[in-house]
Amino acid sequence: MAKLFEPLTLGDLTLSNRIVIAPMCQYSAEDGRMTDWHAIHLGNLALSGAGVLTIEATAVTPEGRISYGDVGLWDDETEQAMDRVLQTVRRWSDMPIAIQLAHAGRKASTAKPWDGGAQIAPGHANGWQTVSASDIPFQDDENAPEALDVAGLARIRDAFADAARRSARLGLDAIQIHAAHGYLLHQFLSPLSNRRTDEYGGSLQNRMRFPLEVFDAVRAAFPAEKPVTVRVSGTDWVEGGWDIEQTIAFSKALEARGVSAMHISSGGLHPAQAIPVGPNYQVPLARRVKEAVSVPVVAVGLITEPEQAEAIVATGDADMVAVARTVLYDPRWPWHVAAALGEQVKVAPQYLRSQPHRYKDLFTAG
Ligand SMILES: Cc1cc2nc3c(=O)[nH]c(=O)nc-3n(C[C@H](O)[C@H](O)[C@H](O)COP(=O)(O)O)c2cc1C
Repeated sequence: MAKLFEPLTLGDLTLSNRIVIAPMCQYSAEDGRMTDWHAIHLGNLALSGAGVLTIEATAVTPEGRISYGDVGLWDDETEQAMDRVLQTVRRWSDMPIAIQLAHAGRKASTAKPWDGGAQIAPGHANGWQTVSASDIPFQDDENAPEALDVAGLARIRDAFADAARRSARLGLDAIQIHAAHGYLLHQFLSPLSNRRTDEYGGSLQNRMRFPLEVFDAVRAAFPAEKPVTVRVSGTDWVEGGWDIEQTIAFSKALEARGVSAMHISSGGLHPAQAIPVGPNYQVPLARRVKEAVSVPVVAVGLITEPEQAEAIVATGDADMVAVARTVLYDPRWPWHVAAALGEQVKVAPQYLRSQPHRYKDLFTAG
């Protein structure tokens, strides 16, 4: 049996295979509320045969959105909008659904990517004042974020916990905390963006403090049997920045606090990053974390081929693989992987007749 298709259990959640659909912002919400686009998009991916589907970066406060089109989960309206989408998707698919809870910090208040993605300064339409660990902008010419004071930290920590409670009420199967890609929690972790002189800056211990507090708050607010995972950048790819050794220390601290799995991505914190992009470019980072912790580890980044995905889990580089562009381009990618590896995927009965003759036992009915 292919290792990729061995079930994996996290808390009370069992994934039927180790293919994870990574979170992907759609920039198609209205005032934080999911729209019909999300029902189409998530519904499509929920028919893919993957082990779990992760909802895009979901802001815990309005100013924590990357753009004004981001999904949020900060009040009853945003919760109800997500509930409507989830009801539609769940009526036709029982794929487990996780949510990524996020705050963009200094990388908030931008145009949508297809409108150029530039920062929108406060005072302009769809723009607002950003916040961060320190008052250092991402790009030199951008409006600087306000450094959060202790009351601001408490407000955001509580917002993460509140969103976790709403996620539980929505019946979501898992939470992933977004501490990667240069967003707020990563801004606390990296010495390039965190120049604080209080107990939240300076030493590694201090830089990890706020992200760990957020983890504890989310963990306490979400049912104990349901997984809470963390996505982290394994390195900034910048000299003097966050690196794999610090990532390992952070992963160990999270493991001691009960994290269910670590998801290892990279970059996003600094414009000077030099990323050696290519197949498996982040897999060695995942392997380093896997060697250091005993919780499951997810690898991600340009994983596009069935044998490549199988090799990552079979050789012990990681326990799961996550895909984003791969599955946007080919939403039946897990079917094709199963076919290539001689395995099976669960399929909606409406699609059973699509099975090609050469793959006699590809499908199990959903
Ligand atoms: C359209 C799009 C939206 C994304 N949105 C998010 C997001 O909301 N949260 C996140 O952590 N990563 C996000 N990412 C990054 C992906 O989750 C993934 O880590 C990255 O694309 C590398 O995997 P891939 O090579 O399979 O695309 C996004 C990527 C794409 C292409």
